[in-house]
Amino acid sequence: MQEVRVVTPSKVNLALRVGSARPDGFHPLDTVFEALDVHDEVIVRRSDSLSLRMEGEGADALPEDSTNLAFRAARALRERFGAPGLGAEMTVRKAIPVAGGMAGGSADAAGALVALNALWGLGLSCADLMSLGSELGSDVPFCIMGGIAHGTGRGEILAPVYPGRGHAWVLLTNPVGLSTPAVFREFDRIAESAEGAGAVAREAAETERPGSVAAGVAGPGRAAEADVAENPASTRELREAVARGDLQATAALMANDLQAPAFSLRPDLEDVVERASRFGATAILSGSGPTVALLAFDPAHADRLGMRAAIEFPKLRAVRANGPAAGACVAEAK
Ligand SMILES: C[C@@](CO)(OP(=O)(O)O)[C@H](O)COP(=O)(O)OP(=O)(O)OC[C@H]1O[C@@H](n2ccc(N)nc2=O)[C@H](O)[C@@H]1O
Ligand SMILES: Nc1ncnc2c1ncn2[C@@H]1O[C@H](COP(=O)(O)OP(=O)(O)O)[C@@H](O)[C@H]1O
Repeated sequence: MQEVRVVTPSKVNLALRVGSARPDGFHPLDTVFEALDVHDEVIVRRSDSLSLRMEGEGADALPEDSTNLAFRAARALRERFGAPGLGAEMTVRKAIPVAGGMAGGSADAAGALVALNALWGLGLSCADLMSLGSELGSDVPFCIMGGIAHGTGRGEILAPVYPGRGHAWVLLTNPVGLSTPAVFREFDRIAESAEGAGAVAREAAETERPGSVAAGVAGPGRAAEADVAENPASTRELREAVARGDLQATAALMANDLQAPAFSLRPDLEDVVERASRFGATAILSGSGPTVALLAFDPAHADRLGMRAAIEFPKLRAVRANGPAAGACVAEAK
């Protein structure tokens, strides 16, 4: 085989529930991923050494050296399962927005693993590739798996959810990206200050000091509300709605615990979600943002949402997408 082309999907999180940081700094998740047909392509050709070229949407801003996730994936695959002399000329054609909360880098790493497994004739299973992928990034295994999946752990432990029906999205992509680690750090900061407020409120309630600031925070249920959940909230009901193909219930159960920290860093995103909700859209931040995803109930609804969004948000791009899409897979081999 001389050349392999792989198509690799982006994702949204239908729900993203986050617990408190683990000792390793990662956050336990209960999430429902959905793969979308806004995809990158990874093309690999036989060569004596490893090289990478980035093309397409946002490629100028991305490195072509060993810091690129696709390059790191190639090296990891060669070190773990290949021979030292194996090489490839890799090209990544980007369509997934960079730093958009749509797993662009993870998709490229997934695409590189699948493409090089074929080019180098390694014969690895999807499970092998997903396990190696989880060392590169929490979203990489899902980009290999595709479809809709329940993600736990830091997002790398996956169980498929078999959807009752497919559907469309309108994605509002943003010209200014948002850093995933920065959003998780803001999540921690908000959680810590809520925890602090809860502790002060409890102390004040115990010592009965009416009129203090803390007493103002306390009240029925308030202190408990301020406590930060160690474990993420469950997405069970949402998964059941997805499996039934009940889009109305799915829309009602969508939730993203990274929305508040993302809005805190980027108030413009809260404005987008609020305004979209006002014109009747079910709007949710995709992962850590800044892309905002509008769920469509049928193709005509997607058309209406797209037209309305184009008028309402002239600075954003409204991109039509369909889900669930397949995971990273070989589209062409020669
Ligand atoms: C938030 C999510 C939701 O699907 O997606 P994006 O918005 O980035 O697309 C993912 O959890 C992102 O996954 P991914 O982008 O692969 O993250 P990783 O490379 O594993 O981690 C990047 C950084 O994000 C934070 N991180 C990531 C995952 C997790 N469960 N807890 C974390 O705290 C850590 O600070 C980590 O250093
Ligand atoms: N192949 C790649 N494609 C996109 N981003 C990459 C890639 N390799 C490394 N990165 C880095 O990963 C960061 C996160 O980008 P991306 O994965 O697109 O977003 P997100 O984590 O929000 O889904 C970028 O800022 C970029 O510097």
